[in-house]
Amino acid sequence: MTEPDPTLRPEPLAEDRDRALRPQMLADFVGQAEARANLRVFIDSARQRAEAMDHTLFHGPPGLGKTTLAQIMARELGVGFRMTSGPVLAKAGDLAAILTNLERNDVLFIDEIHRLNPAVEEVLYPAMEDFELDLVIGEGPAARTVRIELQPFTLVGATTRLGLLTTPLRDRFGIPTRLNFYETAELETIVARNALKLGVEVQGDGALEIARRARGTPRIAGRLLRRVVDFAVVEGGGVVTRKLADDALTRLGVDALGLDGADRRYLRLIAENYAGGPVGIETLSAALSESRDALEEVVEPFLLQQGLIQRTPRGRMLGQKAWTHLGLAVPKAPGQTDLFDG
Ligand SMILES: Nc1ncnc2c1ncn2[C@@H]1O[C@H](COP(=O)(O)OP(=O)(O)OP(=O)(O)O)[C@@H](O)[C@H]1O
Ligand SMILES: [Mg+2]
Repeated sequence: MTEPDPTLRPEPLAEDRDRALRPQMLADFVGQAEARANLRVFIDSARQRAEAMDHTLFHGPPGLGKTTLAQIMARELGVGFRMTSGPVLAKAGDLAAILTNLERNDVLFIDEIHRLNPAVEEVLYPAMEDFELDLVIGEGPAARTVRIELQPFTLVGATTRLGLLTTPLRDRFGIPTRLNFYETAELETIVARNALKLGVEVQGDGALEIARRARGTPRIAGRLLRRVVDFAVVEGGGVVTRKLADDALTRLGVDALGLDGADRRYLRLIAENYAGGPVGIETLSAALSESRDALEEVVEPFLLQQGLIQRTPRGRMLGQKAWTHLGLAVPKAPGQTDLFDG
């Protein structure tokens, strides 16, 4: 099986080319209207009271703007920004070192917060609640606990897997915020702005064509735009038109719904090998040689949102739209007979 083209996946790339396209202030951030309106109020209130903003949790599929919003919060609040991630914080002491170095009202961003080690998470509870740190000094009978006062700070957590967060941690976030897939019109605006930043000309419905095929995800919109620009430069006189975008995306294996080869393999497997399901996630993971996490975090959310698949207690099932999209006949429900069948 060939590896999926990383351009088409929503995970960040190692070299993080996303950075150049990141909106800097809340006013530049397109979409997520509800989250944006609420954040505006909470940020302004914290600023006016000169207090740390309440702890905020962003959750939702990859590439929708969690890291971007965390950075925007710090910038809008006019405070420092420290960034780390769940898997990086191996020991309680790692987190303690970061916490004791925070300045008043700083934003501490913990990415992949569902992957915190339990011992580290324990340290976080009193820190979040009372801005205090309980440190154990020494070992054995000589060990004692020292309480250290911390500066007030805002913890911003991000996760693609809300369900994996422990309840005590979840409960300590005053502002839980879900990010949703973007509307095509919002992505069109994002593509048009990114084209300006990249200094390329887009004509007619060029931006719309890219937006439509970006799986509701700004990160993918940014990647597709870069690839389309490559084709425009070499074959289109540097101008992105709808036709050029369509041709380029088709050549990249991105279909009319924005699905790539990996998505179509997933759907076709359920259709052809399991008669449309239900089929368990572990079975799919083994058959596709993709990790269960990757399927659940990256592949499935958009397919679910589009109604291409359904999650049932007995496993995944194809939605009607998927059969049509694959160009296959929708099978009859078991027991259902067609009166007009000979
Ligand atoms: N609302 C938006 N407007 C414009 N660009 C956006 C928006 N949201 C995200 N982007 C762009 O999409 C890319 C990915 O965003 P970001 O890194 O914030 O996603 P994420 O939710 O943190 O993803 P992950 O779960 O993989 O960490 C960035 O290049 C960012 O500039
Ligand atoms: Mg991120």
